[in-house]
Amino acid sequence: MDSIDHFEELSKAIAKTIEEHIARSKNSAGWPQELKHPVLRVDAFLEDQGPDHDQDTTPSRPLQVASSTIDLAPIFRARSTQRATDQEPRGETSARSSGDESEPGSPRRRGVGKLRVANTQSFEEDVTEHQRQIATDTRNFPKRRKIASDKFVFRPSTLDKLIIGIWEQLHGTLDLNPQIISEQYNMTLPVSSSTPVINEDTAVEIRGAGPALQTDAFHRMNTLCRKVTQASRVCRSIEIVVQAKWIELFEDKVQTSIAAAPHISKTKHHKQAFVEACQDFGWSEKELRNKIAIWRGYREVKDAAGWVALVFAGMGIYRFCKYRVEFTKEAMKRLQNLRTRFEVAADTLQPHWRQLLSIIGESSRLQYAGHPHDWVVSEDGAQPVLLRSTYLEREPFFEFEQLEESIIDEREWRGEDPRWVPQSSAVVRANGNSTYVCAVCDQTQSDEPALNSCYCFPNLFGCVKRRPPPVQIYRTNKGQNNGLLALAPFERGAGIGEFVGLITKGVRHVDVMDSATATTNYQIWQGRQGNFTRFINHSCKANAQFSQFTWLDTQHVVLVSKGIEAGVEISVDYGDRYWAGLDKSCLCGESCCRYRRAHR
Ligand SMILES: C[S@@+](CC[C@H](N)C(=O)[O-])C[C@H]1O[C@@H](n2cnc3c(N)ncnc32)[C@H](O)[C@@H]1O
Repeated sequence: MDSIDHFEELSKAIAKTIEEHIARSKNSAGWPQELKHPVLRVDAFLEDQGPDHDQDTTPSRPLQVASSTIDLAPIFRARSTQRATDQEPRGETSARSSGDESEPGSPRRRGVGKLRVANTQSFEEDVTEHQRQIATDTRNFPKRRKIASDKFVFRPSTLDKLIIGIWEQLHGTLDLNPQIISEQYNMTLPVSSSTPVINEDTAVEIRGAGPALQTDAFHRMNTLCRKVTQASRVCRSIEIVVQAKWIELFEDKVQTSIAAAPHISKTKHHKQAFVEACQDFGWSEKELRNKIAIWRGYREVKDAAGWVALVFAGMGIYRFCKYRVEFTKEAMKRLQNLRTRFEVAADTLQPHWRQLLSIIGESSRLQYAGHPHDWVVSEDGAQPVLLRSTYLEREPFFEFEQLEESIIDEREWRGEDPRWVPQSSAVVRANGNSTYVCAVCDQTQSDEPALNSCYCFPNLFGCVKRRPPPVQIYRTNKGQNNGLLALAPFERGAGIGEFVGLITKGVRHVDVMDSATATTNYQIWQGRQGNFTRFINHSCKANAQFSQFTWLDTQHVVLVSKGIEAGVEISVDYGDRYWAGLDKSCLCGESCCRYRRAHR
């Protein structure tokens, strides 16, 4: 408590003295005037210089004793107004001064964060210090909102629904490992084959029992329910696969008998095989005919999008095949183009899935190993390629390690995490009486499910096990090399993922994320390590943004959707600071593009 008070007192005293000094001093002419919101950051450290500071000894770790950010904007503004009044002939407005975005005579536009609309002047400025530095959006997160029903709303077709359903199953938590079925069998029958896991008597007993026993029963039931659900999903996948395979064998059989007896009509051969099947199934002809109509659909989907589509289609495929409204050439072409993309996701996220195919004698060998984002796919169905290979031409030694969480650059931060943002409640917490409070929703944050009440980004923070979101790295056709595709829709305000990489500082002239707490500037560099957020391109009409979010007193940068449809590229606005003075032209292709070279 004491040390925090001292820290704050000293910080305040230093800030006050410096502020007074700058206000008094007339000598700020050499300071850069192009800063949009100048602040002076002062950090004070206490350290041991040792008896002989010339000697090459390892210094002891410095202790930070004060930190303050002094807002220079009012002083700069006052001085530039003064200068403008001194220099401008009477009658001209100061709105023309450098850095002002408004047209002469128009009201001043108040920019917010990096999303300020730049005029060509500010784009041309050479601020090489900041080139290629992406910043977070300082505005609030995009808010979830309902779409007004009287307006035109995009309604997914049954094909869209089928495809989205497959992507969601692929990225979902259901494990399609056939072993689950045998595990389930062992689990329900160990005591005696007639004893159910929970019978009515036990349930009554448990209701009267203490909380510990009840919790145990609840936990067991959760596990049982999960396993049964998974087992039945596995069975459903096997069912569809087997039915599609049956159609293949049925048609083979008809062809073989036609070849053996060509003098008999094709219809007759067909009928013979059909009747034989009815006998084996024990079904009426009508029953089998109705079923075959749907099974044929499964087989056509399999021919286009592969077995993978059947395994992960879930319930949606039944509807798709029953009504057959979208069994068009275009639809089948679309499915064909998705085949290898589905396989990349399935092999990397659910590597057991091919074992299901052994039941119909298909190969169960995986084709795509590693992390789902180690692969770059194409929208035109071309063979996926390894991520590394897409950079070798420009960077022969390119390597990229997929990270779950950011790592701290020890050389720069010596064991500190610059993202630490102690709240005032941290003081009380030190006494063991307080909790972490979310700055956005004001609710308690905790990794313990029972204690957590903050659901700002429920898929990213808390007790959840993060899973790769439904996105793929793909080859763009606009000349930006790779980009990121949304496979399923992301509603406005949803967190897609965290921008993770190496937490460092001092990186210049390469793409890097600039971020800062109230006291410390830091950078997140994804040059060699990171996650899928590394592959997000800029668009002047972005459908996502990077925002800061604090979880358990540590700042994170989160990719937040502004409302993204399935199948579109995910983009963010890198901002003026990134593009200023950069010898590159924006290829976003939007009519509102602000950084196209032809504009200059
Ligand atoms: C963070 S990376 C994005 C992924 C990148 N396209 C790749 O293949 O690695 C940023 C780089 O992508 C390219 N880029 C992104 N958006 C762009 C745009 N709108 N126009 C031109 N190049 C862009 C630039 O080369 C930029 O340095």
